[in-house]
Amino acid sequence: MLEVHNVSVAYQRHQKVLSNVSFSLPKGTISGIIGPNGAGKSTLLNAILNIIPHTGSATFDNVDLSRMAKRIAYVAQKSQIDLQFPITVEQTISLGLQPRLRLFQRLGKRQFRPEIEEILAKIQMADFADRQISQLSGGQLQRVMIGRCMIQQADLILLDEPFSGIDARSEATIMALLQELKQSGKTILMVHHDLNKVQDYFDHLVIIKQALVAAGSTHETFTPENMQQAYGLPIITKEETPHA
Ligand SMILES: Nc1ncnc2c1ncn2[C@@H]1O[C@H](COP(=O)(O)OP(=O)(O)OP(=O)(O)O)[C@@H](O)[C@H]1O
Repeated sequence: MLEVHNVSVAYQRHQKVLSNVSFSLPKGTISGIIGPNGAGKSTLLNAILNIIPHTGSATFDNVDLSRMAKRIAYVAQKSQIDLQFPITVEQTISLGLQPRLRLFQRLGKRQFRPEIEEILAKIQMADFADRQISQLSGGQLQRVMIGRCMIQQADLILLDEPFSGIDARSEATIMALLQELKQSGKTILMVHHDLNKVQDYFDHLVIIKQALVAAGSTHETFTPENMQQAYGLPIITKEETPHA
């Protein structure tokens, strides 16, 4: 279980952008963090990852996340990825091997060749192995980032808006890859924007607006009341949509 306890963040003193957020998510699920622009979704992910100053803590199976970095994979927002850095698709995927290698063990490429090829095929990038990541479409880049998570064999995978700026077909391909990771027991948590897909994609939701609005199963939390509280708009959920 992923447990987040009382996480608060203030980028400037006395100005909390996130207040006392606590929730827990079961293992082997796909969960979404949703909330309006500026609600603190990316901030929450970054606090869980321990990459920004915060108070509170996060544990996975009762182990503090700061003590299990090798078992966590993170896919940043596209805008945070340095696309000018000269690195190929295959080299990017190989980066995911680093946490699996023992200290001082050289990255024995040949040893991992079959695994890398299997992942390249799975993410439909076998023909692009030598291409620079700066020359990929948004959807291809996200598939490569998920390939890196796959080879890392991380137990917890955190993604910040993986579908931003990509088309519906690429989104479906990526979602299928994430579903496959879930089937193999991985726990996935992502920041997500598109409310239309929430009920299709997520087992659980964390709804935030500077503080927690609700957390729990999508069925229980994706309610008009919670959406009204978070977004200030009456959002109609699928169950309410009148049938033609
Ligand atoms: N590095 C930073 N320094 C100061 N303030 C920041 C910083 N990063 C984010 N903020 C502020 O914190 C608040 C939450 O930002 P955050 O990016 O976490 O929201 P979000 O829910 O992910 O938004 P969006 O949906 O627009 O991506 C915003 O008011 C933002 O301006």
